[in-house]
Amino acid sequence: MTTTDTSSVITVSGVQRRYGTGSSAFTAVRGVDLTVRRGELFALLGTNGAGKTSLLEVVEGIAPASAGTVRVLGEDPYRDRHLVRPRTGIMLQEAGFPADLTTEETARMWHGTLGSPMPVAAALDLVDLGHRAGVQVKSLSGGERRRLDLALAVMGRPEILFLDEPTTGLDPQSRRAAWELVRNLLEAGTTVVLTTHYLEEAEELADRLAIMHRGEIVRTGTVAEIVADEPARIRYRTTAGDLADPRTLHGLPALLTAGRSRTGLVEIESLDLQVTLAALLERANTAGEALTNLEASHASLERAFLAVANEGEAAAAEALAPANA
Ligand SMILES: Nc1ncnc2c1ncn2[C@@H]1O[C@H](COP(=O)(O)OP(=O)(O)OP(=O)(O)O)[C@@H](O)[C@H]1O
Repeated sequence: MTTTDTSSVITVSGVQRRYGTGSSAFTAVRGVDLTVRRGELFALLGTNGAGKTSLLEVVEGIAPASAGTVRVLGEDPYRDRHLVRPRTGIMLQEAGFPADLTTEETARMWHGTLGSPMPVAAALDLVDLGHRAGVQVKSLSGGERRRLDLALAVMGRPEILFLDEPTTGLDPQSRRAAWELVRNLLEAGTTVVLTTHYLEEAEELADRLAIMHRGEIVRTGTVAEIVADEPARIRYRTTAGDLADPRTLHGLPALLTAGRSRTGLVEIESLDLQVTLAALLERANTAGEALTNLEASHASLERAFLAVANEGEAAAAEALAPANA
């Protein structure tokens, strides 16, 4: 072990990943720093093409970094793959099993490559595939194949488990069963690194997370920390009176923005939901105005995520503006 911080099992510093060379070169990961602590679930979120898989492959030791350093359990996961790989479990987006083998044969073949694996039947039972043991992999449904991937990733009792979009294609019940399995692994001390497009999944499971956009990490922290930077929202309709006109709302305390859609839905962004909502309701009561379809919500991870994507679009539009002018 070369690491001095025993609570960190993964450290990533200044990592870049470039594809191609010369004029066709493309930098998919642009100087990422992150730390994953022992026993936590760290989720990596991001827009399509943000660079999550490109970064994860470097951390998993499947590909070298073009620049920067990665340490997993104190070792370089690419150069010292033989040391790191037996201590990790990896569930890729595409596993690529031999299609003619049965579920059990596939699991047995994988079992033979591992140091101290759990029994094959136990691994298949963990993902509720015991009853599909004799079925050829090519006959499994997409969701069943994902579950087989998961069984193989956990079979070696890894210290660190990498899950790249593990629940894509799973029905809601299987997704919840996969979450339960992940929670049990966390309780047993496993560290988990997860990429997902399901924000609910990250909200359910993640101790900390990072949001990537165009090769960079643009937000990082707990769900509460990331969401704290986003405003709360109040929406309502009203037929008459000054509360239908956003210009009259600007005196409300902690108000950030107010607007009205074409269909008459008034939307307010607030820095303090309780304070703004109390003042709004007081004004409505005093004026005898009814607010219908009233909705008030704190910021969600989804809104923080969309804000990241929108910031990216705004920056891209700005970059294009002089050329279009
Ligand atoms: N082998 C490759 N050669 C060239 N470009 C690549 C290669 N693999 C990925 N890319 C590009 O790198 C960028 C990041 O891709 P990556 O698959 O890491 O993103 P992602 O965040 O995992 O995306 P998604 O959420 O859509 O799975 C994309 O623009 C992609 O087109």
